[in-house]
Amino acid sequence: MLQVRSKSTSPASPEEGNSTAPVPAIADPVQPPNSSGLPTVSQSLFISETFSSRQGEGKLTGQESFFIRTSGCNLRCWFCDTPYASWQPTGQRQSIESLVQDAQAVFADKPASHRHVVLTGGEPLLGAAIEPLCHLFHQAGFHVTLETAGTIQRELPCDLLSLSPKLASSAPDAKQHPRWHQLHEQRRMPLNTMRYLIETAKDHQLKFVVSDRSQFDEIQSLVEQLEVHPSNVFIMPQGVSIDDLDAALPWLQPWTEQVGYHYCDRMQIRWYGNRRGT
Ligand SMILES: C[S@@+](CC[C@H](N)C(=O)[O-])C[C@H]1O[C@@H](n2cnc3c(N)ncnc32)[C@H](O)[C@@H]1O
Ligand SMILES: Nc1nc2[nH]cc(C(=O)O)c2c(=O)[nH]1
Ligand code: SF4
Ligand SMILES: [Mg+2]
Repeated sequence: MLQVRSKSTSPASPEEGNSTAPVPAIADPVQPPNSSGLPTVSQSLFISETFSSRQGEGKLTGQESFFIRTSGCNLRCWFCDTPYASWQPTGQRQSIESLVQDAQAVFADKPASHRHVVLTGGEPLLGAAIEPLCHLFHQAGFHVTLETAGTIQRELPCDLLSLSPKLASSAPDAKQHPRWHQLHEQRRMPLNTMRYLIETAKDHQLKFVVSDRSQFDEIQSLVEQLEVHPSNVFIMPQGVSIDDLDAALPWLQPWTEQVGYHYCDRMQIRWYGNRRGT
């Protein structure tokens, strides 16, 4: 049986934090033997925030869910709406067991079919402990949605892979952030990793962040290369305010529907505004 360390405040590993290092599997420190004689393996993640909200994006829009936002990202999109989990990753380490307990407490008086958890970030696939966390949620009967840019291969049970591949124009400015510009380009599109994640998940959706018509061809080419059916493709306007969403609607929605994709209005912004913890 998996033995986990209780809540800890040790700092993030370099891979989860602000480092420019490549992204190897993260070695978890092994604790001294306990009374059973077996070593207790520490399984924790660097967590930015957890909160209850309604899913605002994609095919499960409206679904009451418990959100877990890991901190740290291997990309640095110029538009990232959660810089506190990417550009300046903040938070604390939390054991995977306590994360499951927190989610169970939220749904304590609800039927099993209501237990939805959304794992997001930052990049939730960065820390190795995401794998046992997904297994624990799976064993506890939760529906797991994984919000990811899809650049890191992991073995995990996932009910909905919500894959948001990062287009060429999402890289940070080359003059202001030369190192991150280069890393973003190197890391953003490992097609075989994305194919593997899609194949091993129960269900999937592609979510593209669009700020300009010039991205249309790139999106269609990617959908073909990943062999994803148009009904599983969601187009989101880049933006963090209702004004941004309203401005995109007239030019972006008609194209989306003409090519058979879904338009995704980022409902959490309309419901709650661009606020943390929503
Ligand atoms: C903050 S990301 C975290 C998960 C993962 N790193 C990713 O990018 O998919 C969560 C979702 O928000 C989207 N997103 C981030 N900033 C955005 C913005 N300014 N406008 C629209 N969508 C955005 C991402 O593309 C992704 O679908
Ligand atoms: N309500 C709500 N829905 C979401 N769907 C994906 C989110 C994310 O940040 O990954 C998100 C989020 O931050 N809030
Ligand atoms: S990949 Fe996701 S979390 Fe990372 S910078 Fe881009 S939008 Fe933000
Ligand atoms: Mg969000």
